[in-house]
Amino acid sequence: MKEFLNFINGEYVRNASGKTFQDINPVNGSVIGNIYEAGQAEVDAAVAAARAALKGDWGRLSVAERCKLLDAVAGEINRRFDDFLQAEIADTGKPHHLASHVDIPRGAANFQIFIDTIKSTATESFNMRTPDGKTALSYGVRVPRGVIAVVCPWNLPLLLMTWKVGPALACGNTVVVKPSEETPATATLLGEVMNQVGMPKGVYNVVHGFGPGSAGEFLTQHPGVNGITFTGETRTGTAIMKAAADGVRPVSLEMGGKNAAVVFADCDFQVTIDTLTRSCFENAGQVCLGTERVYVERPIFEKVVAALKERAEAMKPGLPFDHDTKIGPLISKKHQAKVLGLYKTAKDEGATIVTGGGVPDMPDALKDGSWVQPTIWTGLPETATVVTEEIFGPCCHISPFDSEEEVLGKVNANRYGLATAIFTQDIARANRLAHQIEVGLCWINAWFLRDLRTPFGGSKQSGIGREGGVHSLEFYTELRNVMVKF
Ligand SMILES: NC(=O)c1ccc[n+]([C@@H]2O[C@H](COP(=O)([O-])OP(=O)(O)OC[C@H]3O[C@@H](n4cnc5c(N)ncnc54)[C@H](O)[C@@H]3O)[C@@H](O)[C@H]2O)c1
Ligand SMILES: N/C(=C\C=C\C=O)C(=O)O
Repeated sequence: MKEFLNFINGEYVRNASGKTFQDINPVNGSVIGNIYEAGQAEVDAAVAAARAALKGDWGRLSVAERCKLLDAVAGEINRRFDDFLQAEIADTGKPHHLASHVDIPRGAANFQIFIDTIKSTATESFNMRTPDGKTALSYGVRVPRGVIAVVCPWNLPLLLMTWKVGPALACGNTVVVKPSEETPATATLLGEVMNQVGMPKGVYNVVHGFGPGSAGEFLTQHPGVNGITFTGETRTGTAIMKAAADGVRPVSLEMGGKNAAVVFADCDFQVTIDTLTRSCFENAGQVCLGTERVYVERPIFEKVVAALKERAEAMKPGLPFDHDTKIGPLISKKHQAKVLGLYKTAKDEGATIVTGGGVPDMPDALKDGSWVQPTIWTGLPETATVVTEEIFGPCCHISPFDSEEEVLGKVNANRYGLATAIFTQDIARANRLAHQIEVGLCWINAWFLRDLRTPFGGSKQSGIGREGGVHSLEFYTELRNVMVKF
């Protein structure tokens, strides 16, 4: 039976309490291994190790020396690509094609982009004449924020953890990572990489556990933490923001979404259907940027519904390494129950079920997995539960619209503001809409196409802050102003 230990000060440690919890394979409900839950003592030790590293060898490295180590981390992730692939797929059940083309390659890329960024980002300086006729030169200095708590979700475990650890370390901070309780494997494995490349002890630490009354809460409430970067549900982000208030620690929050797609009659139909199939069903709908509301200009409404129905019904569920598997399970029985509950709510609220709405018929060996059918609804009002609340499953509601004003009002009438995808060949109209839609990210004729230099983050209840390229420096460094008179 596998064991997932905490990683503190360069060593794998269990815990003082002996408490463990199970890591479950969502494909068939089997037990992968036991995870050692970090208590207050382990979290204290991890924060202390991170603090000591800041004041030790790591804190004395130049930017170039730091980047050389981080480049070695990226290289070692790529060298151990299959180990990370196996670990991620065991924890999540996601199809091999997805993990090998999205999750794991971003593990290395998320270090590379911030090596490039930190090496090439200047700070400003100003020159002024002083009242007594002398000169004063002011210049900015970026210094590390300190010990950063990194609290991660389960949907893209390595990608989303390194999206935070990469810039944090590139900027000279140290980190204590709290992976999701559902997906401990890749964050734990990264500890081996850190030791392999000679990363100073205490720079990278991992504590396992849950939220309230467990490692997540102990970490975000810890007075030795200088900043908290969180990715997860909005209600969790709210709790973390309250915890951060004590000690006035800054937060970077990447949270929930109820993302819309807007499809105009003049769109490239094939591109639109190909892209919507990904945005609605990829990763079994467990992508924060995923589409759960599709608005279609009336002339092609029926055509889009029929085409997406066909695609949904062609998404074959199965084992991650089976070549013809197109969709995996949800992350857990708990999440499966939540999504199936919302499937039932949609039905109770009068939805037309175009396809899905339940559990697929799986072979006996997979019956204990957390499977749900890709599902499409029509016919619900904008006030319906599945049209307003995040589901985080492979499902969407499709409805027609007749004007730009109408669809803009519907898209913006949601408490979330993360991402939108617009499909039209009228690029002027697309840009006009993109400037009015209250989200952090808007794709035109594309989805989840990422340039890591660009600002990433949510508006309204989808997040606080922007990360990516130079934007990450705003959170992971403090900008100090120095003025010298001469
Ligand atoms: N905006 C984005 O970039 C983005 C990316 C991925 C996922 N998400 C969102 O994440 C959610 C799914 O992920 P999830 O179910 O893991 O989210 P979650 O909020 O349940 O958990 C996220 C992490 O927070 C920890 N946590 C929970 N309560 C805590 C507390 N009180 N204090 C400290 N830590 C706590 C959990 O243990 C986990 O590690 C969805 O809402 C999705 O939209 C957003
Ligand atoms: N943060 C990113 C993706 C988030 C996906 C949400 O599930 C990224 O691509 O950097």
